[in-house]
Order: sequence, then structure tokens, then C-alpha cells
Amino acid sequence: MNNIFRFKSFMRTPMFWFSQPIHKLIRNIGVSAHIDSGKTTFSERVLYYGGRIHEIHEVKGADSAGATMDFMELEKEKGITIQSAATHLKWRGHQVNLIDTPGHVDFTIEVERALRVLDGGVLLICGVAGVQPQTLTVHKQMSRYKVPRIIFINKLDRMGANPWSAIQSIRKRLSLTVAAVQIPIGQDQTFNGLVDLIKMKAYFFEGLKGEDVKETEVPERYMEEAKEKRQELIETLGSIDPEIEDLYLNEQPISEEKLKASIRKNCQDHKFYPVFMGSAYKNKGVQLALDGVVDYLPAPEEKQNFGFQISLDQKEEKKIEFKTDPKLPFVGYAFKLEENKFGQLTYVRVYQGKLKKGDYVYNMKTKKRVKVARMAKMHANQMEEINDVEAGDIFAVFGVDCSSGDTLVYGDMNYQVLCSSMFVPQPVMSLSIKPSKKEYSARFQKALSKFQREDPTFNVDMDKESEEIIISGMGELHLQIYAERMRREFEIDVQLGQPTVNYRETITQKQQFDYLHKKQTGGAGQYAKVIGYMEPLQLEEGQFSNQFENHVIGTSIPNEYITAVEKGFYESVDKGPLTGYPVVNVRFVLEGGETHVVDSSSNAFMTATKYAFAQTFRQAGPEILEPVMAVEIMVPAPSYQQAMVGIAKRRGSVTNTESRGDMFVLNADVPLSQMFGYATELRGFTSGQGEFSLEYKRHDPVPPNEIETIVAKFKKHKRGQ
Ligand SMILES: Nc1nc2c(ncn2[C@@H]2O[C@H](COP(=O)(O)OP(=O)(O)OP(=O)(O)O)[C@@H](O)[C@H]2O)c(=O)[nH]1
Repeated sequence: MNNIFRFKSFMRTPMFWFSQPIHKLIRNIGVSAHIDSGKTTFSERVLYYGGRIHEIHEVKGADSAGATMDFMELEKEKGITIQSAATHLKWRGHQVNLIDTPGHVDFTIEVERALRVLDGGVLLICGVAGVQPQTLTVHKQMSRYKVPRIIFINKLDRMGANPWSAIQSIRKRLSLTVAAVQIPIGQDQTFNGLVDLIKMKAYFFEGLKGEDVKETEVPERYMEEAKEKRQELIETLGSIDPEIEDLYLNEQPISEEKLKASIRKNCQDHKFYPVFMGSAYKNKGVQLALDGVVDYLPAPEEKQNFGFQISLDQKEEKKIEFKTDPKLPFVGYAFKLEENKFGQLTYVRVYQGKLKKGDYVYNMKTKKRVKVARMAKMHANQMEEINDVEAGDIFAVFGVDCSSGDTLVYGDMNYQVLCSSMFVPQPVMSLSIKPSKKEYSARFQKALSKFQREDPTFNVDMDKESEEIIISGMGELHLQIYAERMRREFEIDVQLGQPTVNYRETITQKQQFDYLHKKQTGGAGQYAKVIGYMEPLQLEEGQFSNQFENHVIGTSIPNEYITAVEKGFYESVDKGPLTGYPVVNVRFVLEGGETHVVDSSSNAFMTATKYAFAQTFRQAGPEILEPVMAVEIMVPAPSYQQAMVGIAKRRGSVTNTESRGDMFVLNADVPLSQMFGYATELRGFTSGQGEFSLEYKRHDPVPPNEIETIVAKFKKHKRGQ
């Protein structure tokens, strides 16, 4: 029995861990993936093996309890994750703070939020489907926040699962340097263990829930494959690590420690991504992936975190690095707001310093000082009160007035810093909403403002003409969830209008203007002349903004009128002349003008600017932009032709096609406006066998022949037809 031993997490805690500084023993991680890849199922096992829960509940499980991390009623019903829930557990003497992030594109802001505050991630990939459209999105997001990650190929128990083609798809579609650190023992239904290629040992997961990890020698019939894949691992590492390459070329033995140190360093430098595998559902492999979290992902101080220091006169910002040091002044980032049975909670990631119950924090946005009366560690919808927290950790605070994205600092105004901000994607869809009864008005307003504070991708506007409330967000489901939350949390019935696509307007050319607004007959006169130009504002893809610049030299226009011109410009871009949707990416430069001693006023300058804007906009090569979605369609192979024709009809352009087993997969960029009703069409020609997913990619110009239809629709709507 010497070569076989059983061990549980609490038995794997060497004494030296207790002598490490606390933050070295923290891992802030998130699990990200394409929808339905098994994030919740995986997290549930992590919590179970980490001793946090004593029972595993399946997603949409027969026990009707639902998975612990999906605690909102709606999540349980739909079997999808809507809000990220933060929790923590112990693994090998480390505290792992785990954020379960939603996979559905409509809740992409939750993923952004989680990644913004995490130091490492587990990228989950389905062993059958490989890299899917949203894997690309979460990969992009993880790269944006420079989150080192390990990869876990899940669902190896399923028919058709193949970790090696999943690894090929990672190499091809994500362009990452990866290699497996394990090979599976058995396949599909017979999958029952793993060979660790670093230790060259086999592992089996026994007990009712796979909690007993049994280590054995590598079974003879897997030895050759294990050696071959170990060599692939070493060669891949050798291609980025000269020390490993040297040892390999000189045929020197490479120790477990050397391999692990190389993986750890290159994983944290984003040069290498170790691939773990298993089946979360069948309780296999999760513990070894957790070992990977502790072994390869960084502790808080190993990851660089930047922010800005604001000068005392508020005029300058200097980039600074936060240090995971409890002795420095406290800096925390409020990354998520949540109202639950305990009240208003704010989740905070501590970047610097420490905080005790009863301390005061200063909110850099509201400029208010607030007392931290209660602090807690959350576990899905349960909480444990705590008395203090140190740099590197994540905690929740009660009753602090702030929005998500606010920076909280210690004490007073003298230490003014900001954490860098979060990327907020553009909303792509809108619909009108109204309470079904007048008496709901107050609660309706309260709900809208609460949701807006919680979610920066949820926007609320009032259509000035129709006086309708318009909500916009990341997709139909996103908006429907809020309507549903109004019903459940605020007991208000609401009526929703037809969803519409969020168009934008812009210009393509520079255009001068010289516009005189003059009304000098009868009563008080109006006189204002504005001279300047408008031009396209070049920004990164997916970023929208407008800019006003004052280039007026001398005193041809007094300052108060320049302010009126600026106001006139920003009011004009609110509603584009063609469709009524906002104008984006325009720079408006005021170079001069003329006033009249008696008849000029701020009002006249504002009106002049609005007319000048409308006229110049039409001369500057105007365009309507529409949201374009990355669509993935999976159909049985015989239906592929219909899938291709359907996408061409919807103005789609195909970006990739491939066969996966007996399924055909088609990737295409398709305008969102063309995707309404696609679910029904797909169901029809595949007899319910087809699947599709879509996510926002960018805004593209609408083809000229479509412009007229959109403009006509806008005019009809304006006339109230
Ligand atoms: N066969 C098999 N099924 C799995 C495995 N892991 C998860 N599933 C199933 O896949 C489905 C989706 O799993 P979830 O854990 O909800 O996936 P998710 O990624 O959290 O889903 P979203 O949050 O909605 O994106 C469920 O029916 C799970 O039971 C696995 O390893 N093997």
C-alpha cells in the first residue's frame, strides 16, 4: 500500500504555509467560459472539496436546491448564472477567493467586473465543442486585464469529448502557447482518472463525490502516451524558457520543481497556459486543477495593479502602482453592488493597506466620508461577519453609498487615488418599459435607479417626444431579466415595447461651417455666428465618444457664449438628425464667430450651434452604424446548406466553418437587426437540433440601400404611426 495514499485537502497543509505573510497565501480567481461549459458545476465541486459546502447540488438538479453559486431565484429556474457570486474556500493552506462569472453574453459586464479585480483565472473549455465564440470573448477580456490563467478542459465523460482537438482549437483560435500537464485515463463513459505529466503519477477520484484522490503508478498501457505528451510539454516550455531548452537539448533530467517553476513563471508572464482536464459533473480532476491554481496562479503581490494619484489641485493624474502592503494607506475598489436579504452590500477588492470595522473610508467619486460599520465575507447568499481585512483580499461592506467602479480610500482628502476604470461595452438593444399601473410609479423609479447603480451596461433614457422610458442593455435577455426582477423584487407589473437595435450616427469627412443665426424682426432679436469645422474622431474599435474643442483666438466670442456653443453641440449629439439615435465619434472645433451688441445671447449661440451642426452633419458624409454580432451556429451536417443560405440572406459574412463530429459549425458576423426571429427559423430547418449564440462585436456602417428604410422608420415613429 506504500505507493497508494489517500489525502483530503486539510491534510495537505505543510507548516511553512503558516509562516507566510497572509496575502502570499491568497488567490483571487474567477472561472470564465462559454455558456453551459460547466462553470457552476465546476465551482460547486471547488466549494465542496474546499470544505465550504457539505453537499453538491446540481444545476437544475433533481433535488431542487439548485447549485449554491446560482442563488437568485431566476438563475435556478433558467439554469444559468446571472449575477456573479463571491465566495472563498481553503485549499492547501491558501485562501482562494472565487467569483463565479456568468457565461451569457448579456451579462458580460459581470465578467468584466470580476476580471478587473482578479489576479488569475480558470478558463473552462468544453471537451466536446472546444473553443466557442464566447471563449474568444472571455479570452479577450482576460487578456485586457492581463489575467494569467490555467485552462480546464471539462466534460471528458461526454461522447465525442477529445482533449487533444480542444487543445488544437485553443492553439488555432486563441493563438496561445499551451500544453497539457495531464492525459486522461479512459474515454467518454470510461473516463476515470488522469496521469499527471509533471509527477508522472496517475490519479483516481474515489468516494461518493470523488473526494478521495488516489495516487498510483502510471498504468503500463498509458506509459507511452504519457511520455510522449510529457515530451510535448517540455518542448513547448523549452520554446519559451532557455533553461528548460538547455536541459532538454543536453538530455539532462528535468526535476518536478524546475518544471513547476517554469510553468509558474511563464504562466504569470502570459507566455504559457497549462492545460488541466477532467469532468466536473463526474467529480473527476477538479482537485488537481485547484492544485494548479495554488501552484501557478499569482498571489496578489505578484500581479501589478495600477491606479492614478490625483494632485491636490485636482488638475493632474499620475500613474502609480499599488503595493500589496498592509502598512500603506487603504485603497479599495468597489466592483459590485448587490442588495440581498442582509441589505445593501458592496463587494470591495483591497489593493493596498488594511481596514478595520469602525474605520472611515472616503469615496473618491461622491467625495463623501463614510464609516465602515459592518464588514463581511460572503459565500453565495450567506455571510460571515469579519473585523478587519488586508491588502490582496476581497470582502463585502454594508450600507456604504457608492456605485460599482468607485474607489474607496482611507480617511481623508489628502490621499487621493483612483483605481483604473472598467471597460464598459456599448448597449446594443433598447425597448420601452412602463409600469402597468400608475400607483407603481415610485417603486418603478426606485427599481430603475437601483439597477443602473448596479450595472453600468443597463441604461435608462426618456424619449423626450413620446415621453416613454427607454431601457437599453446588452441583449433581449438582459433587459427581460430586469423586467422580471421588477416583478419579483419590487412587485411591479411592467409592459415592454418591441426590442429595437441601438443604431448610432457618425460622419466620415471633415466639413467646415460658417453659420449665421439671425432674427432681428420684431421683439427681442437673436444674433449669433459660429465658424469652425467638424471631423471624425478616431477611437479604438467599440469605443464611442464626442469632443468639443475651443480654438477661438482673441475675443470675437465671449466665454459665456463659447460655453453655450459647447452645450449646443452636446445637446445636438444626443439625437442624430437621421434616426434619432445618438451621434458618436465627432470632434466639433469652434474657431471663431460674430456677436451683436444688443441681440446676441447664450440662447442665440446655442440655437446657432444646433442649426450649424444639423446642416454640417449632412454635408460631412453621414453614416448610420449598426451593432454587428459574432454568431456561431451549430447544425446537423445535412442542414449546413440552409444555415449558409439563411446567414447570407441576413447580410451575414462567414468568418469560419468547420465540422465537429456529425455537426456543422458556422461562424459569421451578422447585423443584430437581422437576427430577430432566427431561433424560430433554426428550429424549423433543423427540427430543433440546431443551436446558436451571438455576442456584440462592433458597430459597422449600414449599407446605403438599408439607410432609407431605417430613416423612414424613424420618421414614421416621429409622426406617431
Ligand atoms: N456530461 C457532463 N455534463 C456537464 C459537465 N459539467 C457540466 N455539465 C452540465 O452542463 C450543463 C451546464 O453546466 P453549468 O455548470 O450550468 O454551466 P455554466 O457554464 O455555469 O452555465 P452558465 O452560467 O449558464 O453559462 C449542466 O446541465 C451541467 O450538468 C461535465 O463535466 N460532464
